[in-house]
Amino acid sequence: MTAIISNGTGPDAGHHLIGQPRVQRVPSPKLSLFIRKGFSDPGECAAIIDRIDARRRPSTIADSNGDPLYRTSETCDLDRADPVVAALEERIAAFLGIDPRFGEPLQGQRYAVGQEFKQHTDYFEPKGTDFDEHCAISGQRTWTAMLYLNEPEAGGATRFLTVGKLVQPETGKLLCWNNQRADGTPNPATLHHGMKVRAGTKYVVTKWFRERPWPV
Ligand SMILES: O=C(O)CCC(=O)C(=O)O
Ligand SMILES: [Fe+2]
Repeated sequence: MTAIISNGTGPDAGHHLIGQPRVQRVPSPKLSLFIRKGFSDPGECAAIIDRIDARRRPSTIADSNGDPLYRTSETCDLDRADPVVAALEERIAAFLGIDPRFGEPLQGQRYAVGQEFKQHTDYFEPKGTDFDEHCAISGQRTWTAMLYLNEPEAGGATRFLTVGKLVQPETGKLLCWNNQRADGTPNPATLHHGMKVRAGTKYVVTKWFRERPWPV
């Protein structure tokens, strides 16, 4: 199929992804959610984990609801000047058929035992107090790509509450979903929960795409 290089929105959203080998679509009329096992090999995952461990800081959230335990993980902004990071970013964008210019920098997350990211959506709440601050330049978030870098010994699944889908962490497994509906409005059915790690440590990277280019 021909490559559709765009910001990933509009009537063709997801078409490029569906044409890729080994992509599974989670059946739901409410949500465009895709899984690609083995997107990254264990060596690439381990190299990214090393970088997260070197530069992690407490995670933050937009539109805080006042719950200090809402997102208890640690975050790391990965450096695009690092060729390992740049290669992974480019491969994710190509896989989705989205021009890399629309991507936020790749972000790593690390969850120790008991840490989680409670149920939330990745788009910015249009009526939220932080909307303008986050969306003035690059617009709303469109697609999320999330890559599991390892398998914690217990817990740490990602649960999509509206469609009742539980995705288990697996080294190299990529999860992608469209945060928007076909008409461009945010899709509340993308509500998800990064569940508590019960044993071991969980590492993921997240790549968010925007409606307009991200400033470099
Ligand atoms: O760690 C997870 O399973 C989910 C992470 C997540 O939803 C996020 O970083 O926005
Ligand atoms: Fe999320």
